[in-house]
Amino acid sequence: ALSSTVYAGDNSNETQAIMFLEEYNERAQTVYPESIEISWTYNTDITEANQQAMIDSSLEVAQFAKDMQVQAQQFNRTGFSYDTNRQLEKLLYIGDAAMEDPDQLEELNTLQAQMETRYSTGEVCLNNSPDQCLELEPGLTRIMATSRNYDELFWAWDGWREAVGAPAREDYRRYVELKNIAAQANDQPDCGAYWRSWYETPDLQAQVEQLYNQLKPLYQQLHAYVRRKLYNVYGEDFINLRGPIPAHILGNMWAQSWTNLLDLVEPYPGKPTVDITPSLVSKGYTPLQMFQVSDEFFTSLGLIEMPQEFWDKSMIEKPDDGRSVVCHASAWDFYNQIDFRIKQCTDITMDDFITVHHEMGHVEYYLQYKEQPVVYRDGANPGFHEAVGDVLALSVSTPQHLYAVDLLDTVVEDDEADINYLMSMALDKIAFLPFGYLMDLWRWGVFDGSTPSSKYNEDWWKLRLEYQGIIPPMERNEGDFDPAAKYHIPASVPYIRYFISFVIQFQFHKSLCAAAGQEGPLYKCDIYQSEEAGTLLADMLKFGSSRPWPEAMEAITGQREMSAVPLVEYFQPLIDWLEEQNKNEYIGWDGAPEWRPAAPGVWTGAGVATSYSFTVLFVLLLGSF
Ligand SMILES: CC(=O)N[C@@H](CC(=O)O)C(=O)NC[C@H](CC1(C(=O)N[C@@H](Cc2ccc(O)cc2)C(=O)O)CCCC1)C(=O)O
Ligand SMILES: [Zn+2]
Repeated sequence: ALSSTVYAGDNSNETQAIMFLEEYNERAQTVYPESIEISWTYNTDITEANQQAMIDSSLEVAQFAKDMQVQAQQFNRTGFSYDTNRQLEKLLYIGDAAMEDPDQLEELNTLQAQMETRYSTGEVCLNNSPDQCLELEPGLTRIMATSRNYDELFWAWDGWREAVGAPAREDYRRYVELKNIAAQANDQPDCGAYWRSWYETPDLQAQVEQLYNQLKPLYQQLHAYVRRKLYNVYGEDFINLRGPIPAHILGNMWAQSWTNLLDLVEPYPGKPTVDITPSLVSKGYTPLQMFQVSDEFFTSLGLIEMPQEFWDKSMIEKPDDGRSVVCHASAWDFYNQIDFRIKQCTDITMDDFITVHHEMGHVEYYLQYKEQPVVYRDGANPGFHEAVGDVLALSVSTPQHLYAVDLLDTVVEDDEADINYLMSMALDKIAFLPFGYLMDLWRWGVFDGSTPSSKYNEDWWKLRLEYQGIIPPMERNEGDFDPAAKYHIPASVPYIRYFISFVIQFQFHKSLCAAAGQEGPLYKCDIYQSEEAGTLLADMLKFGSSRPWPEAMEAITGQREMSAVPLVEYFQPLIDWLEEQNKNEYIGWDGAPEWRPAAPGVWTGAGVATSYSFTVLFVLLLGSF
């Protein structure tokens, strides 16, 4: 472990340091690919054996990282060049691998694998009949997206939390202890501090809080408008027009994206839809075609195409051979400059079409920085990695673009259609902001001890109320553990990167649109086929993590800070429209602090099952007279 001061050996010979770094770079490109392949096998075929193989392999990689850390520590870096210094520094801080006690590391890896397996194999069964069970994808996701039945939605929402939330509580408590031990071995006070250290930004928490406060008014306007529309559907027993919205009726298992409510909230109904799901289905799109259309957008900018190995080895559909897989989409860099893959249980929906671009954005970043030393094959900061695909998706999503690539049959360009489009984008991008912010607010509190395990669920719902203005449909308690119902908690994937991405992607979009010579309003910009935009983006992606992220930000936008201004500029027409629509609405959700939604009814399954049981009952009653 590192001593409390920055450990420095006495070898000031930079030539030796450079030779050591070159040796590391060679060996890492054998050690990591082998281990990642084993992790890929577990993710695409969840079995006890594959899970154990992954745990064993991560222990071997940890030993390699620790050996390299010891060698890096021998150097006195003070006189070295910026680059040698930065590369050595990347080898000193090695995450869980820094743990002193190998048994604790094995315990931690086992806990993380078990929590991920529980989540990925979780299912909810109807009337406890084992042949009527739904997994998260696609079954429960489709219900959350399409049902307008308050009780059915509660059945899915509560069932999922019962299946994968509460059971994870004890594992999670121990995981937190071990993650903090690992953080301390990296010279950090707790795991949240270690995760934040990746941004090399001392006031990161203050910066994200300031960004959130600048964007809160936009969210409150959207919240008030959507609440009114949901009131018209579910009525006063379940919606209070001055209070929070029940968490399970927003079209998404975590209320983090409200795009599936578009049919309920569309400002000007009757305009051609901007949702291409129907046309993807009617045109018989396959997952492969969705991936090919996305790849074509990237190459139209002059970016690097997906290599043959990508098409040969990716998993783009949920297997139908009975294998259990981790369906949560992901992109993979095998750190051998050859293998890059996506694993996605692709559904034929617009949501998944956008996700394809998101994942392919990760792979494009991998491809652009694959010539960098392994220690630099990372995003300028994690938020940059999350933003790449989403930036391109901002162009792809425009009705004009979707019409141009024959994914929309008709497009109408007038003010009302524009407001409809901005609403559909706001239901994704603005609705997400408080969730993207609170996920790690909760975790930072858990890691620094301000949220003890006795208050895990209480503090979670306090943040969900304060930032998202949502309330659980039924009273929750510490017998529940609702945070674990969201993938990134049991899978130990940090989340502030997404909040940051949702802000900076609009900064990038604005700069790429300018480079593409697009003049009109930001929300209409489509950088398709602009090599100028592609070059501006690619030149930044090539940096990897070789320079601090403000330099990468400057390379694209000409300035060094994160800023919410381009996001607000993009949505300005909708903000004006919402303020007009909401002029008699109560803005915010603190107007009825005692109010609670009425209890949901018991859901016994599809409509047929319900009427069937009533019919039987009715006949029996008749017979008894
Ligand atoms: C080996 C490995 O782990 N690789 C990393 C990539 C890397 O680090 O190199 C990786 O693939 N992570 C998976 C994760 C998947 C998704 C996700 O989890 N998204 C968030 C938030 C969000 C929501 C809407 C949106 O438009 C954008 C983001 C959520 O769904 O809550 C699921 C769908 C989209 C992205 C991802 O791609 O970020
Ligand atoms: Zn991502």
